[in-house]
Amino acid sequence: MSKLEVKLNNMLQFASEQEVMSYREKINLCQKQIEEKSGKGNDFLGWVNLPAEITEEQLKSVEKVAAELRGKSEIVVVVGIGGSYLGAKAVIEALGNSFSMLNDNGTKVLFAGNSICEDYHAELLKVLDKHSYSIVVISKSGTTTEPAIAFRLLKQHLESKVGKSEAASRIVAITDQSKGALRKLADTEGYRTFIIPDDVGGRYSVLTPVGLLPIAIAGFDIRKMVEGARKAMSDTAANVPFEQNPACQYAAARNALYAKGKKVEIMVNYTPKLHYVTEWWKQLYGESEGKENKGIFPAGVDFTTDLHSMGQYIQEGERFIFETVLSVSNSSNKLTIPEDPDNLDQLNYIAGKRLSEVNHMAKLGTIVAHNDGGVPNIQISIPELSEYWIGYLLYFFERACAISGYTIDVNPFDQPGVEAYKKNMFALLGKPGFEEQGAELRKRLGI
Ligand SMILES: O=P(O)(O)OC[C@H]1O[C@](O)(CO)[C@@H](O)[C@@H]1O
Repeated sequence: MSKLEVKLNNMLQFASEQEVMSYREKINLCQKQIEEKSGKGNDFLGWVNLPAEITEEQLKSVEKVAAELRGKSEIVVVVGIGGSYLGAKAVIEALGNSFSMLNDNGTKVLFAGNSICEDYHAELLKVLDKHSYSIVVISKSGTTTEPAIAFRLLKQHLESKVGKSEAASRIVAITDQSKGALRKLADTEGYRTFIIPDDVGGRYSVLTPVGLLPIAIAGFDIRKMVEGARKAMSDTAANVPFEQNPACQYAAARNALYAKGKKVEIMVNYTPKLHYVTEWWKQLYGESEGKENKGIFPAGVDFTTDLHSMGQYIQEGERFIFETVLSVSNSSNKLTIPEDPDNLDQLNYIAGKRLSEVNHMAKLGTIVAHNDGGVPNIQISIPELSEYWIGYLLYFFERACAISGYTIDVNPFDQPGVEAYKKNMFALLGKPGFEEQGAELRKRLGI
């Protein structure tokens, strides 16, 4: 069927249909708050109508810059962390060939500034010594330490390689319209810029240039992605009844399970291509809901790979988990299992079957096994891995996340808790103004 489906039949033995339905009134109210911009964090609802509001002019300018960078770069390094990284990474991994790194044609998109790992960045600079490259630096605040460090390294490397003026033409900054260190730097250096709207938070920004530019550079059709997101926008809008609204159904189901003590949601995929969609989803739901000592903990596994590592725990460990199985109905390629005359591996009983069929049976078998082990399963499926369906899926998750956050009465659009580690890191590194905290922390750490 050509639609995103949310199936609840393998969770209803843990939270009944009535229990899911009991969220209808509350969720309808949450939907109204999103639509009318009357709930908590209502100044961060720019993502809601974003798919419909993206203009032809905006798409064209993203495509133009993408084509230009592709034209002159073997590599484009995308610098960013969290919401300024994960959306693009998720889409590029989901849609790309698994072995594109070995393919000689086309510009490669590499990421930096999503860690402070010395080896990673040193190794990257060595690679960049040998290749032509450009940089897309993304930071909404413009002050995040990890991308700022990476960008300082890359800027110096590129300037010493091609000269300051050519470097400036190879650097694109995506940041706030007027505030922050990156905006100041971009204006001073004359970089081309794209704007992250004030009312769109990092984790909801994949359909702004934050996601669209790197995705276009990687060679994917951002128009189809936006088209998919537009359809998701109308399918999940407040005027679509609760029973037919996939975002409402998902939000209600996970909250019904949460109320039953299922405090950890494990996002399950059956293709490694979706690994980073899970990482993107983890940030979206973790930063949106995890506050005021509330919220489902979002975790992720890649099956069947992790059935051989995490499968034991999921089957028989503490019963505070539920799974959301995200699957893709149709593979893009066809591969059947060959017949073997010796049959020493005893696989001839599945000879002639497609790998996707075996994977599907692994999925169904696992759902039932985990149900028997006390783990509820929500199922979400999309027809195929394409720009359209990824755009649809990402918007669907955003909408369901906002609904879900409002359902537990938190502000799904802020992330005050992230500051705590940053302050301690600054204090330990001796940032001016943090001297007192630094001394206290060193005492607590015994250093
Ligand atoms: O785009 P920025 O401002 O660099 O922020 C990156 C990420 O850091 C956070 O602000 C958390 O520190 C995330 O919410 C955000 O996605």
